[in-house]
Amino acid sequence: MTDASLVVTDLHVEFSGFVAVGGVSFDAHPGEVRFLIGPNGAGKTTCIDAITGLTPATGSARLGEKELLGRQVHKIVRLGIGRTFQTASVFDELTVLQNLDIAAGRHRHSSSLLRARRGTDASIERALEETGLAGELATPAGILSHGQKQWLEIAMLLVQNAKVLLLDEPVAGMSQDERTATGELLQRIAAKRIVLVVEHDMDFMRRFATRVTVLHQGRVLSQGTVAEVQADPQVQEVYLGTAGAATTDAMAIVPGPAAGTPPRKED
Ligand SMILES: Nc1ncnc2c1ncn2[C@@H]1O[C@H](COP(=O)(O)OP(=O)(O)OP(=O)(O)O)[C@@H](O)[C@H]1O
Repeated sequence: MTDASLVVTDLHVEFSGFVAVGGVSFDAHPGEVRFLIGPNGAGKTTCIDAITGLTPATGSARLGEKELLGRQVHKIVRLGIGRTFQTASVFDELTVLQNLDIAAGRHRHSSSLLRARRGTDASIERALEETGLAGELATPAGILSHGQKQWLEIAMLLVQNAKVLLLDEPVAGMSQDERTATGELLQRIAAKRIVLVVEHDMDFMRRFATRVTVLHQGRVLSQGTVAEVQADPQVQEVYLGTAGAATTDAMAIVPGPAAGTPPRKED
């Protein structure tokens, strides 16, 4: 739960002289589902890595009054910044409840699962309800569907009371129904938190984004509503390789690594 905004200003990341992120600025507010999109290698994940302290960066990334850059990873987590990775990082051999217990900093022996419901924290109850996993309490995470695993990761962030959820390709590999359920979940979560989604799935972006920032070669190419960025000739050029030939359906095509390269079809 937060009233504060995430404000990223002039973010800069270099790897041995290679500028992966070269002066990126954007903001994200509670109440919106914010998207960061762009071709492969555009710098999206690096931005999230910088905000979460995994990669050194210059510039500024503030949550409200608090500067995040320069802090250690665990201190950034403690300020309420949570993230997911492209591959779900849940404990497959543990149940949904045990995974959530770990997120909440508790240890529950498997024998106590019989009285699991009685011993469940209010925060875990809420996260289970919110993510639709309430019926899967005793299910080993390893046999959840791909979508359910992603929802479990999101539930773990909710249990930790994350104020900011940075989600790296949350719907990759999901069925259409799971994508829709995930989009609706993100809209619910975003009512009181900051949700920033890195995505390649343009259909998903179009359906659920409130505002979008398009990155290209480490810089902001365009920002605005879905309609605004889709109408931007620069975005069309990057996504199709030919400015002017694009239609508003241009972004149904997953971008290639650079303008001029053949577009890659959506998975
Ligand atoms: N640790 C690293 N060392 C060197 N170069 C890196 C490192 N991490 C990322 N890069 C480079 O920085 C650029 C941006 O990478 P990044 O992963 O942020 O892009 P992305 O937009 O998330 O791409 P994708 O959609 O393919 O995940 C790429 O050229 C990548 O090769």
